[in-house]
Amino acid sequence: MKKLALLSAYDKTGIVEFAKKLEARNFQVISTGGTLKKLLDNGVKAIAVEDITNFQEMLDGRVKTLHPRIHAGILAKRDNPVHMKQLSAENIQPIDLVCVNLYPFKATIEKPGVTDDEAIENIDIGGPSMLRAAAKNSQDVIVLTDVNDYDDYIERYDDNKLDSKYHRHLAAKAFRQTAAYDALIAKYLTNEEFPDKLTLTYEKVENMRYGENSHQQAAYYKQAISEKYSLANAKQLHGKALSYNNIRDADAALRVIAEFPNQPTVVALKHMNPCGIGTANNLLDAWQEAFDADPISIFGGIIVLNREVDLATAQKMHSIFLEIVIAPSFTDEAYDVLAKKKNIRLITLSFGSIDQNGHDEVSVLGGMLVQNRDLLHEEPANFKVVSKVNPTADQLKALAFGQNVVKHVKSNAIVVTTDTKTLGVGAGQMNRIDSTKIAIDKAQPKAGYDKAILASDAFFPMDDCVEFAAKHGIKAIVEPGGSIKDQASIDKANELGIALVFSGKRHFKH
Ligand SMILES: NC(=O)c1ncn([C@@H]2O[C@H](COP(=O)(O)O)[C@@H](O)[C@H]2O)c1NC=O
Repeated sequence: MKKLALLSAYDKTGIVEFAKKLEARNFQVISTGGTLKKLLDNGVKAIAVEDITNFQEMLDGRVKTLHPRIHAGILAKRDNPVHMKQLSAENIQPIDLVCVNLYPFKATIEKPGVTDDEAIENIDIGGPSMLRAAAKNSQDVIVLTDVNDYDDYIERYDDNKLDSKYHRHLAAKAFRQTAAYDALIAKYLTNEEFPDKLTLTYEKVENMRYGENSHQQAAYYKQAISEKYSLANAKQLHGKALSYNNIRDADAALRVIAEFPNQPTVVALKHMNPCGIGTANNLLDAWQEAFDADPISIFGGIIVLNREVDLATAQKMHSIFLEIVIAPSFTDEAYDVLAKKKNIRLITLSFGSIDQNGHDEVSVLGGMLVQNRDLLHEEPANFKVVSKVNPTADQLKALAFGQNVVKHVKSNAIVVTTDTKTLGVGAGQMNRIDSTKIAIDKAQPKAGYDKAILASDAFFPMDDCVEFAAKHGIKAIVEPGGSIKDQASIDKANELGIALVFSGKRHFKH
């Protein structure tokens, strides 16, 4: 007797060829409405699901394969005599292969202007039920849900390589498929921020050569429905594939530059911290500022620019070694100059704002922390002057610039900036005074230090940072405030005659 294969495919790519190959291997194909029509039109001698169920498809296709004669055929354990006796008592034939791909729920909800009705109708019920049934009974049944697996199955069939490992692999793939499908539906229905069961859906972009270090394995995944402003939507024009560390750094740089959409801006970043940020009226000047901020650290850095890269800027960048350059576009001449280096990665990306509804996840041993993003953009209007000396208008602008930079620097974070560029970045020290010393030490020799301000991502636990900064020529400081020793810092600012401003908001980045 012929074996039964049930084919029910929304995406009908390759389905006719596959069905013909099954027929040639002594399968009788059973199929649902649209799939059946396609198969019959193309010469496959398929039979309708209704011929098995003796029950007409109903409710606009909501019920087609949801029938005991189908599910018993899939679920019966072939080595269980009771199951097999029950099947034959009902005259039900076992179904040995289930090939299903689902209604396009994701593509439907991504369509602009999609209605709720359309979305709901694109929730597949019968398909996942068959996939799950076949996957549960994978020791006896082959379950295929990916168009790309058809040929592999046929090859294995011919080579007699349909071992239990392969059956299990397909079963796991089917369960992952239905789990991911359901997760998207649940998110669509409520988009709860912190649901009791966190079911995130990510799709593999690629396996990576290695992870953070060469002895670590890694892969890159993107959100099933990825945020618009994201590296996942970037286009690589030149250079070898991004590494694990490249992706993290590039992502960090994209977050920084999103603070400065209104002016040509260049962010240079190394090891997750900005080493130079410049904003100016044109990209070339912005590049020069970012470069001058730290001409040593920028070597091998990640550069993000928020305007089209022109020839002059490209020539400057070309003169040093850079890992990655990301911009909205490159002029042809700029591209030609930069692409002379084989290894530099050139990437284009449409700039935009960071998704306000997005979340950041970080794994901990045995768990994960989820939070919404620190998208608080600092403005002078948020600040409260707590010293006797008032900051000048330029200093206020610089204090806001500094706060918007320091929030992207690893804590304890201190930056010294003007109102357009960073001069010194003190990142990731275990105490605040060390970060202060590093930032000032880097900034002091630079042009513009006479106008520099200092910004801190969190409050000063004592007055030592204010004292150190003031004694090294800093005239205005911004910090969130909130320490029980705030008054000591205020007194020190007053004693040394500088401006101290509280922003009221901490910007830790661990
Ligand atoms: N309702 C059912 O019993 C049912 N059985 C299979 N489907 C889906 O119907 C689609 C194929 O339909 P058609 O062959 O009519 O084009 C597949 O995506 C399959 O997953 C169903 N549709 C939705 O639930």
